[in-house]
Amino acid sequence: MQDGNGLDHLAGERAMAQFDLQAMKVYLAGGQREYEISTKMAQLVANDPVFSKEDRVRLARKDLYKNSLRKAGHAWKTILEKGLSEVEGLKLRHFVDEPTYTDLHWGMFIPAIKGQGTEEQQHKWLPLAYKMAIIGCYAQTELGHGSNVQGLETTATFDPTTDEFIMHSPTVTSTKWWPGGLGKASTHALVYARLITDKKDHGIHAFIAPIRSLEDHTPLPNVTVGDIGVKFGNGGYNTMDNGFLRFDHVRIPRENMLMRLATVTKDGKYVRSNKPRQLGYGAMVFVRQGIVIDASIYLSRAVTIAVRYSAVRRQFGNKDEPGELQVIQYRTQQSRLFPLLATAYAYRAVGFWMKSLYADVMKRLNDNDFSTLPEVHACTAGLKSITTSVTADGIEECRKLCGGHGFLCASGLPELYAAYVPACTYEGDNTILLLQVARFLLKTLSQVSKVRPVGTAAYLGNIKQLSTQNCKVSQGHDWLNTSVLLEAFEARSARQAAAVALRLAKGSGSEAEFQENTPELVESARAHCQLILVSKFIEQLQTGTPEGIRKQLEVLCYTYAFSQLIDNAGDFLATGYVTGNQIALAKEELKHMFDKIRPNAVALVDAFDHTDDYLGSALGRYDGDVYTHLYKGAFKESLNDTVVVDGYEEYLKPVLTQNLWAPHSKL
Ligand SMILES: CCCCCCCCCCCCCCCCCCCC(=O)SCCNC(=O)CCNC(=O)[C@H](O)C(C)(C)COP(=O)(O)OP(=O)(O)OC[C@H]1O[C@@H](n2cnc3c(N)ncnc32)[C@H](O)[C@@H]1OP(=O)(O)O
Ligand SMILES: Cc1cc2nc3c(=O)[nH]c(=O)nc-3n(C[C@H](O)[C@H](O)[C@H](O)COP(=O)(O)OP(=O)(O)OC[C@H]3O[C@@H](n4cnc5c(N)ncnc54)[C@H](O)[C@@H]3O)c2cc1C
Repeated sequence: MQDGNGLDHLAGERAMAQFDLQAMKVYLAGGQREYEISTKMAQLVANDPVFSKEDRVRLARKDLYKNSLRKAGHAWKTILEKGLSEVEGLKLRHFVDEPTYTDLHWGMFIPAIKGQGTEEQQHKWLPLAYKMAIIGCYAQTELGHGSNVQGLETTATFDPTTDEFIMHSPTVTSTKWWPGGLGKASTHALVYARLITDKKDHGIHAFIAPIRSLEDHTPLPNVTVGDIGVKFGNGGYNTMDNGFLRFDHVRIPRENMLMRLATVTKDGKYVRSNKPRQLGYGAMVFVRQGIVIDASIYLSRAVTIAVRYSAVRRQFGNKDEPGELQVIQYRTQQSRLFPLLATAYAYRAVGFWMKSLYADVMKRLNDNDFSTLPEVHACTAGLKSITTSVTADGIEECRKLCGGHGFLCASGLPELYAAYVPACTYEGDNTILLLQVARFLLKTLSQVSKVRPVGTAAYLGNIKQLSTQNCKVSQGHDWLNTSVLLEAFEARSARQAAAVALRLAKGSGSEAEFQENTPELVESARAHCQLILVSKFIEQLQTGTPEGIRKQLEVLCYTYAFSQLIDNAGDFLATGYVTGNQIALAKEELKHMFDKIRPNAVALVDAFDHTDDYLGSALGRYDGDVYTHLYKGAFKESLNDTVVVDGYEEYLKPVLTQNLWAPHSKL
């Protein structure tokens, strides 16, 4: 992967690496097989001109969307023609690298049918969905309500005389608003609506509603549907047709209500199953767990660009060394960049763990064991929240780390940010999700004397010890002990949770008091999630990491933990567990970690194995030939299509030649 001159501007950096790069690539891919599939799919996409990302930020919305339809169709054709497996298909979609309607079809419509449909319903709908003879979306959010799912207004009223539901949008605020794929592509929507039988409101249930003709794709009678409009940034999420939808007394068969959790009989009787109704939120849990790995991928892209560019870019110098210094040599650059590099590694490790957590809960649910559901919900909600917030901010930080050139679309960073930042909102607003974690912590603490907490909340079982013993670090290297670090994160989280729980327990238990304490509740939820992230990174590291990469991973793990400790020093200090001096010692240790990362930095981002095609960045090119490609890139700008700009005759020439304003000018 070298430039036209055959030069690798980063060769010197790569020569410094002190770990087994290939082993790291395999580790980050999740195994040898995954690595091979990933490499194959990356090449397949990069070599296919239909998947080109060139010019995406310059296209008008209509062209952008049409091109995205073309790519999605071509991806599906490729999958079928080449007989790709599910894992290969998912990887192919990953490298095509743009949000599109198929994400919601495969990522939410199908999982929701699997989770909430009876066997009979699965037999009816899944074969159609698997061969994409129908295209589905997930229509939950409305104009008036998103977070508050119980507040949705769309109604599904049962009519026993015809054995049908009447789907209706009674108010403007009941209009479905935001569902991806709904705007222009979907033929069916999984609609969340209030179920009404015999004038009784049974709350929110899921229904499959046909919305477009399978003959000519026109909206069905009394269905009003379309795209909600242009979104933030160029390219970005604008390849997706987020849509609106209204029903005017649209009739659908009774069997179109997903009936695994509750049934409506032919004569209109409502029967609940004995399964928890939260299973109705299963598709959200599924997507949230996948978002953690995604966060690692997005952050690692931004970090790859910023690290490579920081190694190429030179500014100033000092009298001890000839020439200018690479900006990656500056401590301030390192202290902003290396923690993000470590975070991308941390999220990868935690993402692998999340997959196993999700697999475990699915197995239990199949055996009617619902005991771990609250913990899994808290974990997926909390980690989705933290990782997306940090990643979105991290991409923006990487843009700033690239100085002026980071602001150009040619850096790849503006579009990356625009595509990623809605992850802080979709699949649950990040504050709302942290409040869910806080509620879980309060409940766990309230029962701690009777029920021993398990899993990620197990440490709360040691609340007494964690509340009384303080940190014993007296020298910098005392911090280089994972048990010491873990205990610090546990004590801080336990103390923060206990403090707010105690305050609430002393009060009247009113909702107003709960609201008053929500900032502290959110902070305690964040502390709990940071503990999970640190502890799972350590755990992953200690379970079978190959020798050739273990040292580097340890350095990254300490870097991650120390930077979390320092960034949240206020919280750690306020709990009284650590002293200011202990924080200062951790700061020194962090600098030592930066020294260890520095010679490996470029190789550590190479290990993510992002191809130039996937990165789409002149600054993050593998060969580091930044300036040639920034310069060449300027000639692709449409303003440069003509040497003399369109508009010269009408608007520039009069200014230059007629001196229109000069007589009145005071200058
Ligand atoms: C070419 C082909 C190639 C193939 C391509 C394949 C591509 C596949 C890629 C897949 C990627 C998918 C990408 C998708 C992109 C995402 C798009 C975005 C989609 C959306 O945004 S969908 C809409 C999401 N909406 C939300 O998240 C709303 C947020 N609100 C909520 O989650 C809940 O309403 C809330 C806030 C939790 C409700 O709180 P509350 O009022 O308390 O609610 P309840 O009374 O209903 O619940 C009380 C009780 O239940 C517990 N609870 C809540 N949620 C859950 C849950 N999810 N699981 C388990 N338990 C839950 C809650 O804690 C309470 O418990 P108690 O013990 O306290 O009673
Ligand atoms: C790109 C994108 C794609 C999407 N795709 C889909 C989709 O496919 N299907 C679908 O159904 N939906 C989709 N959505 C909708 C998305 O799920 C919701 O926007 C999201 O759940 C947030 O809900 P909201 O918009 O109602 O925010 P709100 O709840 O109105 O939030 C506004 C502000 O109020 C705060 N807030 C609200 N309630 C509280 C409270 N109780 N306590 C403290 N603070 C509070 C929030 O933190 C936030 O700061 C998508 C959204 C986006 C941006």
